[in-house]
Amino acid sequence: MTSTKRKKRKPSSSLLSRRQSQPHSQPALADKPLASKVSRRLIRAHHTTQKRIHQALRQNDTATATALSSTLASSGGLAAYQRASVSGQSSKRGGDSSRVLVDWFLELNVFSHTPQSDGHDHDTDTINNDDKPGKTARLRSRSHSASVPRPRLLEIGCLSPSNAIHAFFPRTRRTLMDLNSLHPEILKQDFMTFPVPTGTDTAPPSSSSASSRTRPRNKNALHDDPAEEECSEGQECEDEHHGYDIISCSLVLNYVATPAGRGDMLKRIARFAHHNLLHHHRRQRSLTDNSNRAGTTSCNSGDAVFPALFLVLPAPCVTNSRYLSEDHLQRIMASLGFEMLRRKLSPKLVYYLWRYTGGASGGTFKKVELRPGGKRNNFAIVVE
Ligand SMILES: C[S@@+](CC[C@H](N)C(=O)[O-])C[C@H]1O[C@@H](n2cnc3c(N)ncnc32)[C@H](O)[C@@H]1O
Repeated sequence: MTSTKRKKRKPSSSLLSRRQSQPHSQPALADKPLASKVSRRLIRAHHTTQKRIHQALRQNDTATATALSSTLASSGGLAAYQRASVSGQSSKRGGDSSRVLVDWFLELNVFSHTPQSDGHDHDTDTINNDDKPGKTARLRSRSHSASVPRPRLLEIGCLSPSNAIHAFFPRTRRTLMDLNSLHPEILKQDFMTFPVPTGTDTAPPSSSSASSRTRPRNKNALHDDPAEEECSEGQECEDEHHGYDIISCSLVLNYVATPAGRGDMLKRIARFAHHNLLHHHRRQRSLTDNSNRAGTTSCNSGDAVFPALFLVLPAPCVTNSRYLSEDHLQRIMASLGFEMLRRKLSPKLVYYLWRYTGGASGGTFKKVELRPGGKRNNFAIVVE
C-alpha cells in the first residue's frame, strides 16, 4: 500500500523573502505565525550558520565566511530569524517571556497595581490622551509619590513594543532596541555600541547633556515625544540621567555567536547597571536626609530590586551544556556584581532576575569543560 501522507514543504528562500516586507511592516506578520517546526528549524539554522561564519573568520577563511554570509542573506537573514522568533513569541505558543518578569515585579511589589485592560499603565503614562481623569488620579496616588522616580526599562533585542512588560513602562520610560528594528519605536541599535550612561564614577551629568548622550534620538520615531523634555527648571529630572533600572536581555545572549562576545555583553550590562546603582545610592542618601529632617521613614520597594537584569536563555544552555552550569553562571554573574533574585525553569527556557549589588568579585572565566558527555551542547560564556 502506498502512503498517502504528504510531506510538508520547507519554506524556500524565495518564499521567505516574499514574506519579508518593508521595514517596520513585520508586526502584521506576527499575526500569522510560521509553523512551529519551520520557525525552530530557521532559528537553529541561523545560529549554526552564524557560528560557522565566526569560526571561518577566526581561521582567516574569508572565502568560506563570505559564502556562508550570502547563504544566510539569501534565506532571509536576520529578518527571517526575527520573524521566526516573533512566531515563537505568539500568545498561542505561550511565548512572550516578559510575562514572567511582570509576575515577579508584582510579587516583589515593584508595581502596586496591574495596568488597565487597554494595555496602558495610566499610573505612569504621561502621553495618554483618552484617559478618564478620576481613574488616573486614583492609580497615581496609590502608587508613586513625588519622591519615587518611575522606573525605566532598557530592552536589548526587542521584537515588539506590545509585550506584557511594556504595559508597565510607557514610551517615556522605555528604550527598546534591536540590530534590526521591526517597529518605529524600536531603535535600530547594536547594544554593544550603545553609549553607556556617562558619569558612572562621578556626579550625574546635567540633564540636557545626559539626555543626548544616553538616549540617542530614535531616527525611526514617528514623532518627538514631548514628555522627554518635560522637566522644568529647578525640578529634579531623574529620568534624564539615572539610566535604566531594569535591563531586559531575553534570548539575546544565546544569539551572540562567541563565548567571549557573550561575556562582553554581560560586562557591558553591568556597566549600565553600575551607573544606575550610583543613582539609587545618591537618591537613597537624599531621601534619608529628608526623612531625618522630617522625622519620617521612607522606602521604595524598587530599591530592593533595581538595578536589575532580566535574563532569559534556552534551558539547555544551562541544563545541558558541557561548559556552563547554573552554578557556573552564578559565579560569572557574581564576578560582575549580580546576585540572583528569581529563577524559573520551564521545559524550554530558563528565566532569571538578577539584582546588581555593585559588589563584583571579579575574575576571569575561560571555556572549561564542566560536564563531559556526548549528548551535551557547547554553549559557553567566557569573561576575559
Ligand atoms: C531571539 S530574538 C529575541 C527576541 C525577544 N527578546 C524574545 O525574548 O523573544 C534575539 C534578538 O536579539 C537581537 N540582538 C542580538 N544581538 C543584539 C545586540 N548586540 N544589540 C541589539 N539587539 C541584538 C537580534 O537582532 C534578535 O532580534
